[in-house]
Order: sequence, then structure tokens, then C-alpha cells
Amino acid sequence: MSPSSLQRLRDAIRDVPDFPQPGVLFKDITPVLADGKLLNLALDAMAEAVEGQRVDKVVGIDARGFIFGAPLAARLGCGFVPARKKGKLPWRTRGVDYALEYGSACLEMHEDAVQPNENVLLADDLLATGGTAGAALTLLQQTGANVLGSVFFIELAFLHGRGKLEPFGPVQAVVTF
Ligand SMILES: O=P(O)(O)OC[C@H]1O[C@H](OP(=O)(O)OP(=O)(O)O)[C@H](O)[C@@H]1O
Ligand SMILES: Nc1ncnc2[nH]cnc12
Repeated sequence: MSPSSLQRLRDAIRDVPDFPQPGVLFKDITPVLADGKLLNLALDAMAEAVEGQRVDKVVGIDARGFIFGAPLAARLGCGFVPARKKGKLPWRTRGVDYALEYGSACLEMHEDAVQPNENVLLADDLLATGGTAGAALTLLQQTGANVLGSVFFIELAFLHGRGKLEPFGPVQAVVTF
């Protein structure tokens, strides 16, 4: 991606102080989503991160990860799997509890969503502490799938989440703060 495109994406991300709780500087992606050119640029860059690799499934994390994960899968010509917050998936699930920058939750995937021989990529909008993505990667590892790594639109590098994810595979982000 050209430096000017990257700058356009960076400039469009809105800072919202003290949301959803005091002390958190929330990175609001809705201005990027509202601009078709920027959304396209973001998805192009996420697809570039796995160029030349065979991807069988993109796993996206509830909820903002779906916004990037499903169109990314469509671009790559592969399937999409939702990793959802507890109680949302209708079939048999495996789950894991985790903590994130501003709370805790439980993430679940359908037991049959990913097969042991598949090449799987994790996608989410944002990497902060890495608690959420780490939980999703733990679930993926339990399936026996070949985990290709993870890709994010935004990385908050000052929260050092990357360190939790690198043991599972390469970590890539389009915009880093
Ligand atoms: O690296 P972490 O500290 O774990 O934080 C990152 C996660 O936090 C946000 O999700 P959130 O739980 O707010 O859910 P949402 O997508 O439904 O808004 C974001 O979409 C990531 O999934
Ligand atoms: N600072 C932040 N901004 C937006 N989403 C987040 N998820 C976790 N931390 C976040």
C-alpha cells in the first residue's frame, strides 16, 4: 500500500477518549467503513498480508471482526467462520474465556467449523492487549488446523498484544498506533 493511502486510512480513524470506560482511548473505525474507497483499501491491505498463501478459512471475531473477516474471505476465495461471544452459535461449540482491554468474555466456535487439514487465518478489526485474538487462536489450535497467523486492520502496539499472538504464527496489521 502506498504511504499516502496508509495516511488516509490512519487519518480516518477517530479517537474517542474514555469509551467505553475512563482511561480507554477508543479507535473508532466507522469513518473508514462509511467511505467505500477507504474500506476497499483496508481490505486490499489485509489480503496483501497473505498473498501467495493458500487460505481455506478466515475466522473473524464477533462483532467488528466480521466486518473485515467475511469480505476478506470473499476476496481470498475461501470460507468464513464466525468466532462468537458466548451463547450466539446454534450448534455444538467449543469455547474459551478471555480478558480484553476493557472487560472479559467467552468466545465460541462451532466444533465442526474448521477441519484439521485446513489452512486458517484469524482476522479482526483491532489488536489491543491480544486477549481476544489469543483466545481465538487457542480455539483454532485445538481444532488441529494449520494456523497461518493473524491479520488486523489496527494494532495498538503500546499494549503489546502481539507478543501473545506470535507463538501461534505471524501477526500483521495495516495501521499501527
Ligand atoms: O486485544 P484485546 O484487548 O482483546 O481487544 C481487542 C478486541 O476488542 C474489540 O472487541 P469487543 O470485545 O469490544 O467487541 P465488538 O467487536 O463486539 O465491539 C475488538 O474488536 C477486538 O476484538
Ligand atoms: N482502544 C480500543 N479501541 C477500539 N477497540 C478496542 N478494543 C480493545 N481496545 C480498543
